[in-house]
Amino acid sequence: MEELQAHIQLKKTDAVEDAIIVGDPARVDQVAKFLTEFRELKYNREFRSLRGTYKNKEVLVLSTGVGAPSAAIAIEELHNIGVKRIIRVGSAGALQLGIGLGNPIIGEGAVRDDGLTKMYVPEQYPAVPSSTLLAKAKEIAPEAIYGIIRSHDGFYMDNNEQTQEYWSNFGLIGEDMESGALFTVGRLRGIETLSILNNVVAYKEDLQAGVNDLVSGDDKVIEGEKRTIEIALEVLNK
Ligand SMILES: O=P(O)(O)O[C@H]1O[C@H](CO)[C@@H](O)[C@H]1O
Ligand SMILES: O=c1cc[nH]c(=O)[nH]1
Repeated sequence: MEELQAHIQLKKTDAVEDAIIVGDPARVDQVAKFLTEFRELKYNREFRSLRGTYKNKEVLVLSTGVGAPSAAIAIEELHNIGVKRIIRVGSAGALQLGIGLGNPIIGEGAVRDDGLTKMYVPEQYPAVPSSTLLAKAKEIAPEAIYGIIRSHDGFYMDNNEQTQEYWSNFGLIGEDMESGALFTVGRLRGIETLSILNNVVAYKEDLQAGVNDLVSGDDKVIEGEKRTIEIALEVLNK
């Protein structure tokens, strides 16, 4: 019998070339709303998967939980079963004033402010998405905010405000916790990657309140989530 990947519990025959990863297992349902003929695959730990069709193209959807370590596990195991392109549809906090709630933030590169990717490759190695997928996103979503993002490990740090201001001053546009790992591990494994993030926290606003807006269904944030899903699916179809 074909071997199952230890965490995502999927095998080669479950895979298609294109995958969307999300942090929250509940977001898998939001992606499914755009798909036809979808079927649930597995739900093990934070890794919930389904496979469905968007405009005649099959796509695998998988949640990865919070943070770089579980995202990297998912990326490695997707690679093992033959996935070639991975787009993250996540949430983020803005690092510049004027980026509204629900605005899509698309990373042109990520500051690797996480612990895990340093164990893969030295810090000087850049975390960059696929230039091909990025160019497609720019055609499909010219309204999105493009720039460098920061991926970090610590949601509740005492010095969050200072750290955000520090990176904001270098022109970074937003932050999440998994894009750096996706770009780095994806590049090392020969996978094309992209990260499309929904802004849930305006710059200088309360971090917890913003994430709660996503959970409780704030209109702008929910519309932003839909738009990020749509952009990802269109990029994979283009
Ligand atoms: O909404 P997701 O995709 O989980 O992304 C963001 O939300 C989580 C923190 O609340 C982190 O995983 C961060 O990267
Ligand atoms: O501000 C935020 C919001 C979501 N995720 C983050 O990492 N930061």
